[in-house]
Amino acid sequence: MSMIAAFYGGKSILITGATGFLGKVLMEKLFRTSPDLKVIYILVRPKAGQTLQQRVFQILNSKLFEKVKEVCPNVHEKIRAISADLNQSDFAISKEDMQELLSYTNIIFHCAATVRFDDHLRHAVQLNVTATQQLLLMASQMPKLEAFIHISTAFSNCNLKHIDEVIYPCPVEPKKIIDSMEWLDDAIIDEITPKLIGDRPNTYTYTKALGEMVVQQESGNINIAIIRPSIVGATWQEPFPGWVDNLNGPSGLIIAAGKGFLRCVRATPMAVADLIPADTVVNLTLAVGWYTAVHRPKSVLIYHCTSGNFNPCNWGKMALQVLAAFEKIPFERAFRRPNADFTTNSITIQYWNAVSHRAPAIIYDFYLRLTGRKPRMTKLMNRLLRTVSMLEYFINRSWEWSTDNTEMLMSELSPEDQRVFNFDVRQLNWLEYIENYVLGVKKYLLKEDMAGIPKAKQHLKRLRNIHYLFNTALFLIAWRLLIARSQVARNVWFFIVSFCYKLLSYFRASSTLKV
Ligand SMILES: CCCCCCCCCCCCCCCCCCCCCCCC(=O)SCCNC(=O)CCNC(=O)[C@H](O)C(C)(C)COP(=O)(O)OP(=O)(O)OC[C@H]1O[C@@H](n2cnc3c(N)ncnc32)[C@H](O)[C@@H]1OP(=O)(O)O
Ligand SMILES: NC(=O)C1=CN([C@@H]2O[C@H](COP(=O)(O)OP(=O)(O)OC[C@H]3O[C@@H](n4cnc5c(N)ncnc54)[C@H](OP(=O)(O)O)[C@@H]3O)[C@@H](O)[C@H]2O)C=CC1
Repeated sequence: MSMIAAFYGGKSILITGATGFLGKVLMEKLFRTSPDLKVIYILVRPKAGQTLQQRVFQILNSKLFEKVKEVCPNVHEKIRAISADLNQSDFAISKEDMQELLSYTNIIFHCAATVRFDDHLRHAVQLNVTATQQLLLMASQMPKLEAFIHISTAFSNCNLKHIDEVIYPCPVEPKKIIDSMEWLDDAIIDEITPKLIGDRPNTYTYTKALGEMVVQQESGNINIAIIRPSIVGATWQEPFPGWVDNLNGPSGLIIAAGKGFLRCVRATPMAVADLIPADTVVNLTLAVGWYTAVHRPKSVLIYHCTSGNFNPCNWGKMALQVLAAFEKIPFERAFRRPNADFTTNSITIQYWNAVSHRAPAIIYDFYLRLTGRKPRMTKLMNRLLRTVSMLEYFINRSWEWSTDNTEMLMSELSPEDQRVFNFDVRQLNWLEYIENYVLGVKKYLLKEDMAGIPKAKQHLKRLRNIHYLFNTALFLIAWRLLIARSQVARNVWFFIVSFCYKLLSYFRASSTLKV
């Protein structure tokens, strides 16, 4: 019997960010392994014209929750969606709901965050820092609370090369930042943002670091732990391989590469691709929840959830594996054939961006205009290149994360818990994982049918032929122009033609002799 699964039985659990990528996988695992849990409270905001109930209904009816419905048929009765906006004071939770949360919550998993790299500092602070502070204040008023698990990121200290499982202070106190965001206007915030974030690449990593500081400062008597996952990717094993539902991290780039839009990036092939599957993060999170509540460590423990030091894979190798997967599982209606050139040279990347990205987009838009359609490819390409430029920081560097706490926890688990809540990425086979990832992107993000694979393969063959034809035509035109202008080129041309002619005559003569 799994001790961790038993621990969550009968518990009232509060999850923020339950509608997000990680939150959904967390909720799914909890229901599947501890169907006798009492209730999961989720803080949800109405969004995109959907009510709370519609959002919950959509989640429960997704493929991700198919297994849960078998083990826990009354799952819809065990989810209690609470209307909340983490940007508002008291999260805009009604008095009755707040009273219920304060009275019954046993465990909190705080996943909500803005993960946009370019978010305005005011908004990023509001969600990643102030909301964390408010949630801790709520937590301090919960008499039955046993553990508070905060999800941060392994990149909160990406300005360092070696990162220990400790909280590194930022120069300006989070409280001062929170206060200043209340009265500074947007223009001034824009001006001071680069100075505040310092050598971090974006507001996301900076505010996640501030969030950790707040957790440490406001922990009081609460049993708190922090999880720092690296780049969260599709699921590895559970509830099934390859599940993914948003474009963050590598998923968007896999689409862009598979559809042939993105063929070259500024990336360091030898840099470690620290991907971690979503189900691995969730398994560690649940194990940490159990450990923190049962063992009540004296200080806030931090757990790195990374793959680099257990089972490293670099970007170069990963790109090859992604390309190999595209051969087997091509995406439909690709714009060009998938390719992956990595370069670290600024001039080379500018050249490739012009030749491989912008020029085909302009040509395609020209074709759309000619056929009376609205051009769109250049705009799409510009947005894609902007997105890629935001991710470049992370594909050109390697980090070392120490994992003492994570390893300690692994050794504390019973063999059964190590199996049910497996977070040992040494067992991960990257080739298999990447293939399932690409399959998952095709099925769950692009919603493409597997029956269309032969047609997609044929389309790629056609693109290859067009590519050869285009290159040959381009070569002949260039050569014809050169011959017209240069005597040397003319001589080379006559030499090649007469050489070919002689070769042909030789073969013809030798075949006549044999007969
Ligand atoms: C040569 C080819 C190379 C490929 C070879 C094959 C693949 C090889 C393997 C994988 C390649 C390398 C992958 C590297 C990935 C590295 C990621 C590193 C991230 C680590 C960060 C730390 C982890 C965390 O803690 S946070 C979680 C991660 N957060 C994010 O990923 C958020 C990033 N996104 C943003 O911040 C925004 O989306 C932004 C700023 C990039 C763009 O914002 P914008 O306002 O312009 O609009 P959006 O509406 O958000 O999107 C615009 C447009 O882009 C599409 N899109 C969004 N995200 C991605 C993405 N990650 N990749 C590609 N495309 C993306 C989106 O759908 C929109 O498209 P439209 O068609 O215009 O609607
Ligand atoms: N994905 C990754 O690669 C990594 C993620 N992490 C961390 O993991 C956690 C989860 O990330 P992930 O699931 O990928 O992110 P998502 O963007 O998928 O999910 C974010 C969640 O936060 C919720 N949220 C955002 N703003 C508000 C608000 N104002 N009020 C209520 N809820 C809100 C979203 O709700 P809604 O659906 O309404 O938008 C959503 O449920 C984050 O803390 C992130 O920093 C760490 C490392 C890597």
